[in-house]
Amino acid sequence: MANSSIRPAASGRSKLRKPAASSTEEQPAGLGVRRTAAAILRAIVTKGQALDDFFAPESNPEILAGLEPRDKALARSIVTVALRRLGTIRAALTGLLAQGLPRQAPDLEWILLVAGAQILFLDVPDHAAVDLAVRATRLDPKSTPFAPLVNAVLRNLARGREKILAESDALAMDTPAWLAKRWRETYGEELARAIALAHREEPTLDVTVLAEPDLWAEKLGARLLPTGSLRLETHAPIADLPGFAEGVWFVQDAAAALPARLMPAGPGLRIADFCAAPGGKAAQLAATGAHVTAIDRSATRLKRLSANFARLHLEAEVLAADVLTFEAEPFDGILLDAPCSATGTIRRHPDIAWIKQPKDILALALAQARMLDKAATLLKAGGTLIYCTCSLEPEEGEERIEAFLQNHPEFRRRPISPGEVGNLSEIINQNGDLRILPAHFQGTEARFSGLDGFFVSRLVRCG
Ligand SMILES: C[S@@+](CC[C@H](N)C(=O)[O-])C[C@H]1O[C@@H](n2cnc3c(N)ncnc32)[C@H](O)[C@@H]1O
Repeated sequence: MANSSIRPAASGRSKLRKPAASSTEEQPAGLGVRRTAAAILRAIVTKGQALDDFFAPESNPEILAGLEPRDKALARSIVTVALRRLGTIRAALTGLLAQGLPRQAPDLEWILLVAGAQILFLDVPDHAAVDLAVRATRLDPKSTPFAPLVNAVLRNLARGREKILAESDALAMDTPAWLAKRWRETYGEELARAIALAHREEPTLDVTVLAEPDLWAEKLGARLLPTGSLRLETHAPIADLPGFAEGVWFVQDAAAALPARLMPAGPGLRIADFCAAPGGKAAQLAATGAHVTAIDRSATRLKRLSANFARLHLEAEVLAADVLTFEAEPFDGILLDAPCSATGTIRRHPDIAWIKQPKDILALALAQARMLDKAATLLKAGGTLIYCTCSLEPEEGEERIEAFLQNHPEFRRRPISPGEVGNLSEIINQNGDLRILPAHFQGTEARFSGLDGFFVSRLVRCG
């Protein structure tokens, strides 16, 4: 395939419209959703648009307008699995396209990838996936002449399925080369492979309950994890689950729930959450009875925080501000969940692998360093600073804290002990920081295993 043309660009967001229906041909059931999936996949991979722009509960993109919830869910499944296994599908198609992709038909690649995702990874009959791809090809004037080619290639893909799956390599094929190289260098071959394998699994739903986790584990049919989060497997809409409307729990990966638990917080203490929206960690802090100041520079994301707090019956002082220029009386504790490359969340957001670029990491690391320096000025003596990022990259984790401690002799690390994190000693590094990898917390069932990747360090201001 013409791989070189498929690079994410940092361009602005274009409004994606619904693919036009043909005036001469009635669209059969399922064709519209495949064409929509192809357009979304293309926008993510070539324009760097986020999966959440299309499928987050609060998103309402024009391209999905009018689709039944069932079709939206199918579009999401197709796009998600296509992103998760992009390299495998591309390699298989490349092997079947003797002449490569016809350059004069740029939409063809996305039609083929969408069909390939269904044939190789989804429970869609092969004949339906092939037929709908051929019809989608005929609806695009530039692709029309290639309808017989699409038919032949996809039939061969279905025939070769077992061999393709057996030869698929998560690290070499389904991970962008620059990330695979980084993870090999940072974690070694074995762990890098385990991380890439973990990215293949659709993660379960993790929730944080504000009280009575045992009771709610039973009510939700969930597992109570050693770290205190609940893990459940469900495809039901979140808002329909018991306890959601009452504000008993909120969605939060089990790893993301750890940083706030490491903060000494409670009534009478003033805690700032420096990058607070949409508010998961701030909610945990507020639930301790501490006075929480939730700061974020995104007013839109803060609206989600306020809505979450209202549902959870929690209170916080909410401020739309840039933390780099924010001033206040020193706090007893600051939690800095800094903006980062989010490479630790690829299990939940497989688009991240394809839309982030190496240069993003350097820029983010600089911003993180500035935010850490600012936090140092707003903490009382004896106060605690929790720094975390959902990144697997040492520049955004270990290296930031090493540099910070060198520049700030008034700070010392307060190492995290296994007992504070459900005795998961595998997630604590030799310095007493958390280095959580998606391959950690493996159980006997892959679908109930894994955590989002996080780095967490706990520092105390001594003077
Ligand atoms: C990783 S998210 C925070 C997630 C949040 N802590 C939670 O648990 O729900 C990072 C946040 O940092 C915010 N942010 C980025 N730069 C900022 C700045 N200079 N000042 C304040 N907020 C900032 C972003 O708007 C984003 O909401």
